[in-house]
Formats: sequence, structure tokens, C-alpha cells
Amino acid sequence: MVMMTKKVNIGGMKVHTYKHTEDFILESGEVLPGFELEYNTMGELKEGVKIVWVCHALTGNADVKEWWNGLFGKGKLYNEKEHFVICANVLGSCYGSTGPLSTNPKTGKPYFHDFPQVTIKDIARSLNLLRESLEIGHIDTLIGASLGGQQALEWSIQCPDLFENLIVVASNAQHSPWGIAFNESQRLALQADPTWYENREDAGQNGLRAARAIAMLSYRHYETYSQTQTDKQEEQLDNYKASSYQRYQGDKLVERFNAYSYWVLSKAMDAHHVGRGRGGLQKALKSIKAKTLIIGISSDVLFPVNEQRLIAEHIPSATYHELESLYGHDGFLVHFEELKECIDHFYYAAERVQLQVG
Ligand SMILES: CC(=O)SCCNC(=O)CCNC(=O)[C@H](O)C(C)(C)COP(=O)(O)OP(=O)(O)OC[C@H]1O[C@@H](n2cnc3c(N)ncnc32)[C@H](O)[C@@H]1OP(=O)(O)O
Ligand SMILES: N[C@@H](CCO)C(=O)O
Repeated sequence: MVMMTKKVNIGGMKVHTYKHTEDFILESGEVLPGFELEYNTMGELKEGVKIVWVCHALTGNADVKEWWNGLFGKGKLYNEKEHFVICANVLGSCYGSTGPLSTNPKTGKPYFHDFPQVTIKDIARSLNLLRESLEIGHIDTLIGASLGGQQALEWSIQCPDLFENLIVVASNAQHSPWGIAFNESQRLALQADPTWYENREDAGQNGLRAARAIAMLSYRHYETYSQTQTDKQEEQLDNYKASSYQRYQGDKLVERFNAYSYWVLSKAMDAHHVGRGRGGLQKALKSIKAKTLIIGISSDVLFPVNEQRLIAEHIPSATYHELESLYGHDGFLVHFEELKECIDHFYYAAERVQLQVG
């Protein structure tokens, strides 16, 4: 087993790097001459602990204790006493794994715009290579939301015998025309920034700012804005709260992300279709063997609940839970108590079935 620990981060997760030194042939036919995945772990990989693998969302990262702190950490649903938790920064992203700002071995310079298209299938295959390198033969729970849920679904189809439980939150089996339209609008914002075409690390920052502002409309809801961004003064003619909120959220993403990775991962999201090359979506979902919990968020306009119901309908051993929320898609980042409750219930029900069968 090769587990190279580089450091322990502020939240206490260990940070490691997996190096894949062979050519990695992508779904597009293009070849990545090797890649690295930076991944974080919590707990010890030892006998008796349950392995929980987390797949992160679009601009997320491997530090689950940071963005899912209500579910992961000391005394939480997933804790270091009972679990070994692992999450890898995805291929194409900008938090340590190989992405557009990594050096292209062919040129000795960053890939920038030459970074090849990666798909969710490629990302899942790269995660599986990391898994093999760690000699992990069985995973108790695979969990992901949004783009993370897309990876989790895809991986459970690629490796149906690997996972005991699968938990997919606010995601889909095929990215919708609506979702693609949102992503394309955001990419148009990147392209409208003249610096986007320059090969430099900070290219497209203004475009990225606008892209995030557009994205926020799909991550929140009319009600979220009404409740938090309504101005008090009737005579106001400009400088609305909602405007400054949009700008602030754009600035915040620019500080922690880059336009190239945003482009690459939004394209990966668009191309997500578990049925591709497998005789269709229903057939693909049917092949999932894990006990599955699908969670939808009632106000999610980006991954609406009908998409969640569709997934649950076609996975043989799936249950569906709908989380009541006015928050919208990003509800998966705030409703920890409700998430914990329905996940707990899911495990409890699965155990009871096991006992009855046994
Ligand atoms: C799964 C993933 O991978 S997620 C992607 C990675 N994301 C992250 O790492 C961060 C995760 N966190 C988040 O996305 C969000 O903070 C959430 C969804 C968890 C919670 O959001 P909320 O706290 O409800 O509010 P939201 O983030 O929308 O806005 C709060 C921020 O906007 C600021 N703000 C609110 N209203 C305004 C306004 N009118 N004008 C300017 N700023 C404003 C607040 O001061 C606050 O600033 P801060 O973030 O610097 O503290
Ligand atoms: N807030 C999430 C939304 C997409 O799931 C992110 O930035 O990744």
C-alpha cells in the first residue's frame, strides 16, 4: 500500500498524494501522460473500521471536515473512531490534483487551455485507481452530492460489487438541458472576459466572478434571496443588497478557484450520462447493487426532485428521501441535522433487513 502523507491540515485531515505514472486514456480518446490525485483521510485504515468514500461537488475539495463539518468529525455521524474517511480532489480541479495549471510534461508549461476534456467516467476511473493503490477491496459507504453524486453513481455502475451503501444527494444520472444551459451561460461569461484567452494563471477572473454570480441563482432559490437579501428602504434606487451579495459571492470564488478548472469541471458535468455506452440510463441504474439512498431537496431548481425520483425508481435497492427546504440546491451544505437523520434512518432500515434475512 502506498500512502504518502504530506501533511495534516488545519481541520486535522491527513493530506496525501497518489501518483499514477502510466498514460491515462480518457473517454474522449485523448491521453493524460499520468496524473496525481491529492486526497485527504480521516481516521485509520485498519480492521474493524468502516470505509466511507466521499466525492466532492463542483468547486469543493477533499477537506470534507471543512465543508461537511456537520457530518464529519469527532462525535459526528462519520467519525475517526468508527470510520476511515477518504475524499480526493478530482482530476481537473485546482486543489492539488492534476488540472489545467499543472505542468504538461510535453511542453514543460502549464496545460492552460490544452487540458483535455475529462468526463465523470474518467474521474470515477481515476478514483478507482487510487482505491486499488490503497488495496481497498470493499467500501462501506460511497457518498456524494451534486457533481459528487454524479461521480458516486457512475463509480457504483463501474464497480457494482465494491460498495455496500450508496448515498446520492441532489444529483442526477444524466445532466439536464437546463443544467447544461446554466453551465454554458457561465462559460459564456468566461469567454466574454478578454483575459480568458491568455495563457496565465489568473486568466478569466472577471468572467469567473460573473459565472459564479449566475451559478448562485441555480444554487439558491427565490425564497432564499427574499429572506436574506431584501432591502428595507422603499426609496432605494440602486446598490441593492442582492446586487452586493452576487458580487461578493463572485469575489469569494475568484479567491479560491480558477477559470480553467471551472471550465473543465462544468464540461465534465454537462457530459455526465450514466447510460452512455451501456444501453441507456435505466439499464445502467439497474446494475447498481449497493443499498442506495437518494436524497432530493424540495426547492432545488438545478437538480430538481423529479431527477432524484427517477434515479431511485431504477436502482433495484433504492429508497428516496425528500428534504424539505427553502434553501435550494446548496441545502446539502447547510441542513446537517436533517441529512444526518435520514442517513441514520437509512442505515437502521438496512440493518433490520439484514437481520431479517440473516
Ligand atoms: C460540496 C462542496 O464542495 S461546496 C463547494 C465548496 N464550498 C465551500 O467550500 C464553502 C461551502 N460553503 C458555502 O457554500 C456556503 O457558505 C454555505 C452554502 C454553506 C452557507 O451559505 P450561507 O452562510 O447561508 O450564506 P452564503 O454563503 O450564501 O453567504 C454568506 C456570506 O455572504 C456575505 N453576504 C451576505 N449578504 C451579503 C450582501 N448583501 N452583500 C455582501 N455580502 C453578503 C456574508 O457576509 C457571508 O460572508 P462570508 O462567507 O465571508 O462569511
Ligand atoms: N456550492 C456547490 C454547488 C455545486 O454543487 C459548489 O460550489 O460546488
